[in-house]
Amino acid sequence: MALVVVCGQPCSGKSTAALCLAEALKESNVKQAVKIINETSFHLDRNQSYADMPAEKNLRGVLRSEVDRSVSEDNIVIVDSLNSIKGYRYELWCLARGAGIRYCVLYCDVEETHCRKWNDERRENGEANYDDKIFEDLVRRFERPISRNRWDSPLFELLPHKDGIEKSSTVILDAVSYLTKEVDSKSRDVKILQPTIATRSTRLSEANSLYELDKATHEVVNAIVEAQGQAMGGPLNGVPLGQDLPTINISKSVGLPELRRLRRTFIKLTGQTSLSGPPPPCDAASAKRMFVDYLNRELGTA
Ligand SMILES: Nc1ncnc2c1ncn2[C@@H]1O[C@H](COP(=O)(O)OP(=O)(O)OP(=O)(O)O)[C@@H](O)[C@H]1O
Repeated sequence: MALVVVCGQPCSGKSTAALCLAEALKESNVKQAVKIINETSFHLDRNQSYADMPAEKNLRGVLRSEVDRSVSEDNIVIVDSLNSIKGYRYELWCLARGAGIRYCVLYCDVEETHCRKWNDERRENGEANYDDKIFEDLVRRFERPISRNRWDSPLFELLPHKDGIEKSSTVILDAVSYLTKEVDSKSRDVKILQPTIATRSTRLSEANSLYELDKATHEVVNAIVEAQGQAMGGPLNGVPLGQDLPTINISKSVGLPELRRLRRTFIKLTGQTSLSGPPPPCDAASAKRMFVDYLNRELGTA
């Protein structure tokens, strides 16, 4: 019925906010079950989960799979994690769209100095905290949500340092209202991410879009294979794909089977609504841009 992505800097009050929202939803007598998905659901230690890129990617993959399994008409899923990378939030948005449910982002907007202080206090209180090096790295790489992005919208912003986190706060109550409101097709104030299948022409454009996606991702894979051949197995730094497109940055040599697997996953994530919903707005350039961002994230150093 809904997917809520909680995001924010490390130690910014995300879990507290997720719990507050869950409680407020239950108190609103929502019919659906509320489920929180986070690292602790999988008994994952935060320092191990963010120790290096492979561990972090693994964590994101575990959480994404659990979201994929959990989203349905019958529940409200809250993903309580850093969710700090915009491309990853886009992937979660795609899962919500694939399931045909509503979606929103709950952002804990806290200055990093306060997060650092709260993290230090955890240590002083003998609680598990982020190691300093990991904390600073996560702070540096945080990509703040922007409400004009589809995958960051609607955006509910909490200011935990200024206002605290209360289940009766306006922001939490606004989120509850958005998540539980009956859909009014006229006012369109609640967005359900799956319009009905309408016309033949829509289906035709879906097919075109899938074709573009397939072709564009294929071209990117070919460009990587060619560049890797020239780099003799070394890392790829700044391989250009064309004007206004991001460059390819891959830290190690990757075989064709792995590239094909990533391509399939990407197409599934972006194109999975093709049979039941609208196509992603994919011209060739945006398909390439999204795929390169995805690959740089999965295979790169950043
Ligand atoms: N408004 C606040 N004022 C003071 N301390 C706070 C506030 N909100 C949260 N904290 C403290 O910050 C710490 C982190 O809270 P919480 O676990 O909710 O954050 P988090 O963002 O989920 O952390 P993590 O990144 O580890 O998942 C807790 O120790 C809590 O006491």
